[in-house]
Amino acid sequence: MSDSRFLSLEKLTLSYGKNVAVPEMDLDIAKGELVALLGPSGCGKTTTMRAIAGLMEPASGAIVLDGANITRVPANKRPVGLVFQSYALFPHLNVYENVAFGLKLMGVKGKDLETRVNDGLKTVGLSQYATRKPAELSGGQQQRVSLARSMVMEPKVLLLDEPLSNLDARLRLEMRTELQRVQKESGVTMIFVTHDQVEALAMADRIIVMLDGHIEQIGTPEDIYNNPASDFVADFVGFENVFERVGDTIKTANGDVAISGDIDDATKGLAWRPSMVTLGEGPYEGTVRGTSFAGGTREYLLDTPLGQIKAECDAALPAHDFGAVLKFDLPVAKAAQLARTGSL
Ligand SMILES: Nc1ncnc2c1ncn2[C@@H]1O[C@H](COP(=O)(O)OP(=O)(O)OP(=O)(O)O)[C@@H](O)[C@H]1O
Repeated sequence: MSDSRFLSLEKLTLSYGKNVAVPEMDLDIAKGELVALLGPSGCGKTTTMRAIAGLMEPASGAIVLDGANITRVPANKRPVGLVFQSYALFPHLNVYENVAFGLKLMGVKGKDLETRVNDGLKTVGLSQYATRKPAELSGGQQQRVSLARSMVMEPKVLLLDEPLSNLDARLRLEMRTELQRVQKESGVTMIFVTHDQVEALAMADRIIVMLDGHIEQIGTPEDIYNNPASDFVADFVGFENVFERVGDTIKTANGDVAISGDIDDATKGLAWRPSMVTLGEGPYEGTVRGTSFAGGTREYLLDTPLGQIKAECDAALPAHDFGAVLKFDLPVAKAAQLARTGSL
């Protein structure tokens, strides 16, 4: 076992009866990584997490953790923690007792128990709330109790299923930073599930983008954001103008359109974020069919000979009216060059 293969899924196939949700997944996760499993509803994120936690028996393949094959090890014997989106705290127990619960079951008691629970509460910044009941805490605080409860068990891997989805927008931002801090300070390997690309990009060391039970792309947030491998990933991370490329043309809703520029032979698609579209000059024309103000920028939806194009410009510039005809360009030099298409 090397540190880069701390947790390995080897040809892991996960099925519900005859339906294969995840076919032959291969994945290596390094020790101490904070990894996001990102993808749309139904792509297999939760199924993968449940298999790692031992809540679901794989149809075939193996799960290896820290050198040990845990594929058939029951959930309660795995050194794997699980934090759910619903915090699943015991309402009648106070914060201290909730965090102590699992440790007590394991037979930890006395001074050792006290030290571990107090350390756990300190880690998540809740020492002063030890005697409160869950109902007397905010959602973010309850989530932190849930995190502490898992952390004190000293899991080798901690799995978090949509950990922030029950929190309001402000708390979600706060908990992002908090989770990152706890993870970096503790060094625990963590995998969290999210369908929110912004959350994955903001928090993770590495993102695993899933689609239909398979891995579309693995990379750092920068990789995924700047160099999406496929049309699906590009679309998912905000490239709103995505085209298949054939030779010197792109395929558009209204037929093939010639493009020129430095394009890799292997490139199967080209994609532009709205901010990459040149607005006000260029060889194409589009009619404004929608505008939306987004603080620093204004986005335009244009009806064009290439189909609908989304372009963005500085909101300080004079706004264009509905129906106005604007020149624009899709500069090839700015485009993301996609290695695969056909998944959209
Ligand atoms: N208990 C089940 N029985 C049968 N099929 C299931 C079951 N749970 C999930 N599936 C199917 O397995 C596939 C993967 O589901 P999964 O819940 O892992 O997706 P997900 O990415 O976690 O989605 P979400 O973001 O909506 O939670 C889906 O096609 C789903 O319909």
